[in-house]
Amino acid sequence: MLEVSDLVKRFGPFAAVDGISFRVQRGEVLGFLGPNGAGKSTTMKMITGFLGPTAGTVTVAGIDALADPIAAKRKIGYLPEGAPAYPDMTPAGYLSFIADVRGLKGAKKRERIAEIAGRIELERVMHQPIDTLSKGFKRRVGLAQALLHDPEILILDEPTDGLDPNQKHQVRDLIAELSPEKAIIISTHILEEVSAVCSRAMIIARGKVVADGTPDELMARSRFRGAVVAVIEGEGAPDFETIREDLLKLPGVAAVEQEAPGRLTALPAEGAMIADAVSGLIRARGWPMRSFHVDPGRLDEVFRSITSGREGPTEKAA
Ligand SMILES: Nc1ncnc2c1ncn2[C@@H]1O[C@H](COP(=O)(O)OP(=O)(O)OP(=O)(O)O)[C@@H](O)[C@H]1O
Repeated sequence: MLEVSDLVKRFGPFAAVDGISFRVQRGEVLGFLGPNGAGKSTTMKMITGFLGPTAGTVTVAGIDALADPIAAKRKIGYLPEGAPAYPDMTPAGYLSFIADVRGLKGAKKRERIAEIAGRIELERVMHQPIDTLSKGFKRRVGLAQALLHDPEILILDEPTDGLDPNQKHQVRDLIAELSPEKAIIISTHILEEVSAVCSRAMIIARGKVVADGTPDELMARSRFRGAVVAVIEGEGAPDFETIREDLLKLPGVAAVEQEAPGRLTALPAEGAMIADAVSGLIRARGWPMRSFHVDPGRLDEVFRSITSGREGPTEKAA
């Protein structure tokens, strides 16, 4: 549905996007993750034809977007960063203008605007100047214009930025609802959003793709994947050093860390399954255990280690 090949954008000598390639199929929701300034928005602007690339190609539903940008833009709905332009317009006027640009007319135009305004819950602000709307409503007006022509491809730059928790949830539900029929790219700084809505996540750093996989595949790169997190506290609880020494004797336990008083994390050596051995030891010793769970991996830690170049195998701690 969407293919990007060797995309490059230089601003003077600086490469903001430095050879990015990927494909997105119908039904996929691809999350762009990356630190500030990684090149996410610049990539989105090039895909949507708002910025010309220095090199590379963008193919949108079989159309070469650089050779035929107008045909490509018909296939795409784009929510840029920040607020919609035309602050003096009302959402009703703005959506009407966008509908005209998109070639929607008459009853079809009215129906489509009403449908989208209802779906995104814009009705009560339709006649208030955009400039006077809250950040969340401005964002929703932007989302409405991106969806108006029911595009096959959606490019949403931080779609939940500025929304309150209920609105964030609503937009995530909307993305999930739209996803079977569309190819969707969202950029986000909210890592839980990736697990909540993305079928695939790509981490971008310094203009390059540094990781690409399902959220679960990325979490599997975490040093906490398969770790046992247990809270041992109360009468009869030994001190951390005693627990640590005992747990380190178990086969497959690579390290034991204390995240908070009483809360310890036993990390597995690569590929080791340690949950049964750890729970067995805790029971055998009779230590008072308040909680116990196996960690699925932590996306925030993977993100930090990949983007700071500190990723490495779990080592046996001294
Ligand atoms: N028009 C421009 N002229 C010069 N440099 C630019 C221009 N636009 C973007 N940049 C630079 O390119 C880099 C990538 O910016 P971009 O906005 O794509 O990052 P981002 O990953 O979207 O960041 P954020 O998460 O903060 O939105 C940044 O260093 C930015 O300062």
